[in-house]
Amino acid sequence: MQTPGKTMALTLSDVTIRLSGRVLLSVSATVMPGDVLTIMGPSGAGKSALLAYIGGFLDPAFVASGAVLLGEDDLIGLPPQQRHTGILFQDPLLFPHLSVGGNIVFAIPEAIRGRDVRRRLAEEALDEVGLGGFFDRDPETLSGGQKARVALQRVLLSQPRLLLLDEPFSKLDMALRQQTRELVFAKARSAGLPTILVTHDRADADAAGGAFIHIGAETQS
Ligand SMILES: Nc1ncnc2c1ncn2[C@@H]1O[C@H](COP(=O)(O)OP(=O)(O)OP(=O)(O)O)[C@@H](O)[C@H]1O
Repeated sequence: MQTPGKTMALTLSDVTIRLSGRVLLSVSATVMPGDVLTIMGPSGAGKSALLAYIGGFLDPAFVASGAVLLGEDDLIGLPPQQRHTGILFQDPLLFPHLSVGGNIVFAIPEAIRGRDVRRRLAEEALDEVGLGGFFDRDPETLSGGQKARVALQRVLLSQPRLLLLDEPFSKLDMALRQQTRELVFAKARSAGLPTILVTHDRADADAAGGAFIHIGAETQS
């Protein structure tokens, strides 16, 4: 499965996030297509807020500035749905009122028409991650690792241009964690998606194999 269209680098240019007048973080970095930038830092350092700024869903309690360039386009100023950001959270957040397959079909862009075509794409995506035959299952009956794989395929089929990962492996046990992160990074690489990973686990950063930023919570303005 490939993301159509040209893949582009993601550049954070002087991205600064403040809360109650205090600078939480200030970051500049470039992530090449298919590379993973890992961000670590203490709890409360603003890591999730940074991803929310990039994705366009930052709580108004924060004040943020700086450019987020995909290629040469600044995403800031675009509404979230036009940023084409794929996001995976700690909790896979599958819709409980839809089947496993329905969760994936839901994310396929409307431009891809035809009920059968959409269903086939979802079935292929499930097959690809060892969940062939799971289309009609209730998401609540899946294990954590299975939910994580459904969430990943759902995000990839939404045709994102970048991936934001907010501790998506932290609830998985060690073996599943390794397996799932290898899958996510391999997918990001093959789709050429610039990816930002927020994690507390140095092993995640090592597995990601890309650049690494440690942000602190000490900076004052
Ligand atoms: N809606 C909000 N209004 C006010 N303060 C908030 C809001 N959301 C988060 N905060 C505060 O902003 C700071 C940064 O939060 P954020 O969730 O980005 O940190 P984090 O680095 O992702 O932490 P963790 O590693 O614990 O997930 C924290 O001090 C948090 O309490």
